[in-house]
Amino acid sequence: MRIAVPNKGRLHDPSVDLLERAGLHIESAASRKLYADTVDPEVTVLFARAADIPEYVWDGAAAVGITGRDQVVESGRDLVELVDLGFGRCRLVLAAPEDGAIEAPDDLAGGSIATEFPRITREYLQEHGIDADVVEVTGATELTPHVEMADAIVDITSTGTTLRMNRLGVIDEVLESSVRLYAHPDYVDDPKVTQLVTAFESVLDAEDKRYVMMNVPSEKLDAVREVIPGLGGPTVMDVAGDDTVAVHVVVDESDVFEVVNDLKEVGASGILVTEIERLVE
Ligand SMILES: Nc1ncnc2c1ncn2[C@@H]1O[C@H](COP(=O)(O)OP(=O)(O)OP(=O)(O)O)[C@@H](O)[C@H]1O
Ligand SMILES: O=P(O)(O)OC[C@H]1O[C@H](OP(=O)(O)OP(=O)(O)O)[C@H](O)[C@@H]1O
Ligand SMILES: [Mg+2]
Repeated sequence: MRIAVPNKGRLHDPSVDLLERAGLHIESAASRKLYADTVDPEVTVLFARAADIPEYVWDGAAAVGITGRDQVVESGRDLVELVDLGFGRCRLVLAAPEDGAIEAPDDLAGGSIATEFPRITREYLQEHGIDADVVEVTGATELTPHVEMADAIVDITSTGTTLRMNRLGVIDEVLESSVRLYAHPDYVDDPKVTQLVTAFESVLDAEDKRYVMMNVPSEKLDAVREVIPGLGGPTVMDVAGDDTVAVHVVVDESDVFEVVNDLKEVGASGILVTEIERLVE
């Protein structure tokens, strides 16, 4: 099975990192290489531009691909979304110069919009019944209203810094995006694809969990059980030659501070908190 992964740009590193954490170590990937093997002999990584990945998957060159939802919607390809991988969160917005004539989408009638996302922009205009020209650019979209190339833009924003720097204000939100795992419809039920989905989900599930280990005097075990909101209850092990048990439990990261304090108070000691790489339920 081939999996298409962004070859550069901001999505490359987090995508490779996720594959690593999922246990699919990439082997012998020299930079600028188009293919790489993984520890699984049946899985090959194919590196491509984020914008081209929907096409690679649609063509069947890769069974699945990792890319932004914005790219998949723009491609018009009917790929199947399998897992939201949670990074690359951004919004595609309609924006126009602050203090300019465009204050609402309808003000664009007869005007023009510059964008790297012509298909999404045309669909947006059609849905809103606005007749405006779409000017296709391949970058630095935020500049175009200031050189009279367009009246407004449809572009990506996340922190809002680029829009602010270019004195552009958001008129409307067009689309929300994040990076997701997409499959060709024919590969959705492929056993390897299912394994990959499970592996990714296990990494994402583990991200906000911590593994807590501690020693507990046997007579305090009931009190300890009461303060841990355990995932299916704690694992309790006898410590040889001692009236102490070792207790292991998975706890939500957001509860760790409170739980550790409570555990200490009811008599646990040697409390150890560690991250979890994967959690397969
Ligand atoms: N500022 C941002 N914040 C969050 N996600 C973003 C941002 N900009 C882009 N993305 C996401 O990343 C995807 C690819 O954008 P990126 O700019 O990294 O790729 P690229 O344009 O191929 O690379 P480069 O800009 O280096 O040429 C976008 O389609 C979008 O899903
Ligand atoms: O809201 P912000 O946090 O400022 O992010 C938005 C900017 O990020 C992206 O550009 P990128 O950095 O990828 O540069 P590029 O135009 O060269 O692709 C996008 O095209 C916006 O310009
Ligand atoms: Mg970019």
